[in-house]
Amino acid sequence: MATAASSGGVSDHQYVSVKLESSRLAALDLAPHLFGSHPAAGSWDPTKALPMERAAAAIWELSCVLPSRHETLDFKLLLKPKADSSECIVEEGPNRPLGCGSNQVEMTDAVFKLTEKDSLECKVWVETEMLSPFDLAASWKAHQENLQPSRVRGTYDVVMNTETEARDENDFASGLELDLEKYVVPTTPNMGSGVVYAANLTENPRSLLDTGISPNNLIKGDAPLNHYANTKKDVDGRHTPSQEEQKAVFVDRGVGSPRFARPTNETVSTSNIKQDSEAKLGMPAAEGAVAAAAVADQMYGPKEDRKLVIVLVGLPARGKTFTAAKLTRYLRWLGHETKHFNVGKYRRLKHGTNQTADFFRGDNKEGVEARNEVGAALAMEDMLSWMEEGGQVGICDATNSTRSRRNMLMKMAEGKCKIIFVETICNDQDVLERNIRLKVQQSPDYAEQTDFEAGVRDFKERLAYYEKVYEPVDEGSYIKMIDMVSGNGGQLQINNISGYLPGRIVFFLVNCHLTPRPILLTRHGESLDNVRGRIGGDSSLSEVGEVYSRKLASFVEKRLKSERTASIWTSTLQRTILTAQPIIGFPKIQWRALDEINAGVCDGMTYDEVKKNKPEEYESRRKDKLRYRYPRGESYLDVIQRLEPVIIELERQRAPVVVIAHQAVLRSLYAYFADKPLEEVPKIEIPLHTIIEIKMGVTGVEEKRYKLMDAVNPTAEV
Ligand SMILES: Nc1ncnc2c1ncn2[C@@H]1O[C@H](COP(=O)(O)OP(=O)(O)O)[C@@H](O)[C@H]1O
Ligand SMILES: O=P(O)(O)OC[C@H]1O[C@@](CO)(OP(=O)(O)O)[C@@H](O)[C@@H]1O
Repeated sequence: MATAASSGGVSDHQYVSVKLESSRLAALDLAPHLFGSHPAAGSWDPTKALPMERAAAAIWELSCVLPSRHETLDFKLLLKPKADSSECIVEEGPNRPLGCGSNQVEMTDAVFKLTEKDSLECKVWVETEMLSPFDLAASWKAHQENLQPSRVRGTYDVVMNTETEARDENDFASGLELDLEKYVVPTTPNMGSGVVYAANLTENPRSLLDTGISPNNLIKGDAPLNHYANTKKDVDGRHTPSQEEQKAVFVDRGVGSPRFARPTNETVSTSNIKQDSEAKLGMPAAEGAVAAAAVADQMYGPKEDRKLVIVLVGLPARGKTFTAAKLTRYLRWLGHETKHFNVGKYRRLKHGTNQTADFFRGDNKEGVEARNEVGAALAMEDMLSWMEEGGQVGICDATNSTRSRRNMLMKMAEGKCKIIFVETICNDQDVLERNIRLKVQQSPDYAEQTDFEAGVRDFKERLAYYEKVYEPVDEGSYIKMIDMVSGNGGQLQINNISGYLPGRIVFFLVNCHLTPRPILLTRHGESLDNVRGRIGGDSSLSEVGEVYSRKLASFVEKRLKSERTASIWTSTLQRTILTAQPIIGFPKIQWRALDEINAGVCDGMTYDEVKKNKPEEYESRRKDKLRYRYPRGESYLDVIQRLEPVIIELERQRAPVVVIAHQAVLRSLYAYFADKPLEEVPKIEIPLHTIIEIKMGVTGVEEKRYKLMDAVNPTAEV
């Protein structure tokens, strides 16, 4: 926690916060108090002891501000039975002295003798901080805004409870069975427990399909992942999104859009753009800060090229398709219309799936011509015509490993769009061996090869042919990803990169790696506002919600027991902090960006009240929940914008992360991992008391869901 700078001046004050933590106390029906030498603390009279306030399920707090030059003050904690406050149990040990004039946090235990045989140990933090009058004023303002005394000061941004506390007998009911598989429930249809090979989800070659070539070939070629693995990992029923379904919503971010009309003789303002674009052009307005760039572009012309082509470069099995798919998902989630064109898919459609290594020989003239035809002429042409129709970012996924091939692509793009080469280089032989085996397992090229090792040999032969003619990129604008597998020791080399979107792409790629780790997403336990049907707010947990928090702690303990480290992320709202509270042994980090969608003037209302008292708002939201922005609040698009740093950090982390957040926030995060079109985000089901495990690994993203208990969720969806 940031400490206030102390001037030591006469006008400084001393802020004191005493916190006591115990998971047993509530069940014992004892209320903690503080008494001490100062008359304000009862002059050692237990009947005048000051009650501590409950700040969270197992935390009590008392805070006050003292003049800096107070005399040394001694105090002790005591417990009073709620039923009969005349009796009390004073903590064992010496008095606690409270000096003045320093910033410090002290942690000691308090021991209360409940009976001869039973004593209760509680953790106690005493925090003192010197405050200037400005701090005090800011503190008071925050207090008034939040009406949460415990959050004025004294809540750490990062906290950690390290010791396992003896679980209350009553907690037994909230424990979990050892076998977590018992809690597994089915996942959503298009993100199951297996992974679809990324190339299969790329654009269907329209130039080939239009020319009458039978799509049967394609269907046959696009066999499911893992045809060598046993069939329990089948992808039957998994849905391959059509082009229409994959269409992302277009959000202008100042990279320019031909559909973004320049108003004539009008004062340019964000709201003008919003109305103009929405009413006349049928497209969403730019969001937040990004709108500023769009406005500037309208007035002065775009600073950078309107359209971007990312051309992948690299030998086979270097992670080109993987990287292209990941980048496509990220850009679409941010609202950029992006398409992934996989040249392998074109080749398979035009020349079949059974080409041997010979087809890829550098001195096989026919093979080279055939590959140039599908790679450059067809895939690139399809991409350029799509861009003319309004596409923003095209990704050309092929080896593009010779300078002549890249020159051809550059010529085709001249005057139409900007090209950036992304070259993937891997020098780690073990990684390469694994990649080769994965490719033979996944690629439709080997779907009919029944002898796995023969497939590996053929693929290695193909690779050797490519190596002979490979020319690393040293022309144009490029990003070289070198050994970016473990997130440790790899590097990115960039040349001639400028502009908003290329900058974002660099930042995204520099944070990506392949270390397998789970990300656990869950909503907070049922809150009091959930029970009342109120949206937003900052209420604490219902009893059912508290039970979930304990079950979740037990789940996390079991699920992550073999992990060396992990972290727990919450929002800054009580319901997530309280849900995380029983989890022990992992650092907890509060993110403001994880706070629930801001419902602005509707915060605290029920959906029925919004319908009755603000019918126009209700109707506008119903019509377009994705773009609708609550007056003085946020839209889903706003939420996605502010979650971008969270996504980047989740990509960057190498240890597991448990994210305890809210419905709208989790819909937005989940949409990124599950590659859901933005239009679907506000409808995604994120039930209470359910954990969505996202497994990030070498084959992509997989999902598993655990339902720990039932929940009534009156505030679900209207
Ligand atoms: N930057 C990278 N460097 C090395 N291997 C990677 C990288 N990114 C992903 N991979 C791994 O490479 C495997 C094969 O990737 P793929 O994209 O099919 O290769 P390519 O398209 O280059 O033939 C992926 O399953 C993934 O595990
Ligand atoms: O976008 P809708 O469907 O209204 O969902 C968001 C709403 O979900 C709620 C519950 O109704 O979130 P939360 O998970 O924080 O309880 C509201 O606070 C929030 O306004």
